[in-house]
Order: sequence, then structure tokens, then C-alpha cells
Amino acid sequence: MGRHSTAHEAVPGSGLVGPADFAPVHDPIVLARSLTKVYGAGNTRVRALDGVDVDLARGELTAIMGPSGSGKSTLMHCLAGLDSPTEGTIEVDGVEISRMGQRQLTKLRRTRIGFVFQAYNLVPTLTAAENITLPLDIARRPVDRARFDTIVRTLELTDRLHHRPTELSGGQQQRVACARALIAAPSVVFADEPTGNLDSTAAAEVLGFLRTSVDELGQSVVMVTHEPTAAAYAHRVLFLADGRLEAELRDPDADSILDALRDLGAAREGAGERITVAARR
Ligand SMILES: Nc1ncnc2c1ncn2[C@@H]1O[C@H](COP(=O)(O)OP(=O)(O)OP(=O)(O)O)[C@@H](O)[C@H]1O
Repeated sequence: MGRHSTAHEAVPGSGLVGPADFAPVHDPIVLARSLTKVYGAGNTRVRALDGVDVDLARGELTAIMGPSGSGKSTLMHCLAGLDSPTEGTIEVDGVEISRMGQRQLTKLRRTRIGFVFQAYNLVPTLTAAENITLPLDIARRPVDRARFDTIVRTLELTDRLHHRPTELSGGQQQRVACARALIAAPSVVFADEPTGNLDSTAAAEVLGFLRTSVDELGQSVVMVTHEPTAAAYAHRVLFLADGRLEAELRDPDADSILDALRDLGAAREGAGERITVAARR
């Protein structure tokens, strides 16, 4: 996995491509245009997203990175129908969700979107197996046994199915959460810091599975992460700063992501210095 070099790199020599030169995404699973999210009003007004245009590819693992407060969670929550944008449009698998009401969004989230959160969010009174099939049970849809078996086997949960969450390790709980996210064959799975609470071995298992779900089950996955080692499992890394898309990196590895974070940080500081100098004049 090497760097691509292009004539239009966001930071020369870095392999990073700026938004104007993003590789075209054919058949996007998620599409956003002019996405803006403003929180609060007056003195407390925050423009968490500031005109984001992005296409996320079907059948890829996309990682979203950026400094704290850059808008990663806001972007993911809007794309997943958990929060509404102030302006702009979002399509998930060809369906426009940005104008949907709460009831429609709830139905969409139940059937078309899978979630993996940092805190697992399993139901403590249910067994692992019951947690996994919960989205289908709520939607009153039958469980595809072959899919259930494939997912459970791939995640090595077969001998844990009758345990409750408190009887499982953190890694096992997160693997149950991954199985739950995938069981209904959703259009897209959103994972918010899925390895934030895990040690490196458990993290590698969860990330390996998310990548396998893309490569072998054709799943589309979008993951927010701070960790270059986690983002290195992705096909594509998107970098956000101040509510805007800054750059993308394709076929990354941990080193190229670390370099990218350093180069983008330096470029931002350079721009900040120029702004400060200009302001002083
Ligand atoms: N509900 C809210 N009300 C007001 N401001 C908010 C709200 N949610 C987020 N923000 C603000 O929007 C901006 C973007 O926040 P967001 O959580 O999306 O960033 P992030 O990149 O996910 O940060 P982190 O990496 O720290 O989780 C921040 O300035 C944050 O304080």
C-alpha cells in the first residue's frame, strides 16, 4: 500500500488530495451536498459543519479523522440520520433523508443503517444472540440464519451466544455490537470510535472484522476514529478541520496517516501564522 502522487496534492509530496481533486466516487452509498450544521445562537453559535460536499463509496471502509471539535461526530450523526443538518442534502442508498421527519428517520435507522458506538450500547438483560438479532426483532423481520451463522462465526462468538454482556470482555461486547450492526444487511454501517475502549488486540479483531465485512460481505462502513492504526484499515481516509473537508488519502497505512496528520497540522499552523501576521499589520 503506497502513496499516490498527484499534481494537485493538498500538501505537496504528502499523497494527500484536496477536495477539488478527490477521486470520483461511482455509485455512492452516502452523498452529502452543502452540508451545514449550526448549533446554538448568538455568542454560543457554533458552525460545526460548514458546507461539506462528500460522496462515500459503496463497498468501501471510509475513515473520518480530524482534530477534536472539527465536526467528525456531527458529520457522522447527520449522515446517519441521528441529527438533522441546518442546510444541505443527504442521500443514503439513493433515499434523501435530510427532509425526513423523526418517524421516518427512526424507521430508516432501524432497517437501513447499522451503528457501532464506542460504549457498545448492548442491552444488559439480553443474551449476546438476542442482542445481535434485536434490530430484526424490533422491525418484526425474520432472521436470516445463514447470515447470522456467517457473522457469528467470523466474529468468533459461537461459544458466547448465551452469555449476557456483563459476562463478556470489552472486545467480545464490541464484536456483539458489530454483529448487531450487520445482521439486517443495512445499506451502511456507521462506527463512532469503535475501538476507543479496547486494548490493541481486541481493537485489531474488531477492525479486522469491519474490513472483512466490506471485503467479503460487500458491506459499506464509515468509521470516525482518532487512531491512525485504526484508520489504516480503511480504503480511504477523509480529514476534517473546522467543519470542512480538508483532504483525502487513499489506500493508507499507519505511517502515511501519521505523516498526513502532521502535514495538515503544519499547513494549518502556517495558515494561522499568516493570518496572525496579516492581522497585526
Ligand atoms: N449539541 C451541541 N450543541 C452545541 N455545540 C455542539 C453540539 N455538538 C457539537 N457541538 C460543537 O460542534 C463542534 C463539532 O463537534 P463534534 O463533536 O462534531 O467534533 P468532533 O470532531 O467529533 O470532536 P471530538 O473528536 O472531540 O469528538 C464543536 O465545536 C462542538 O463543541
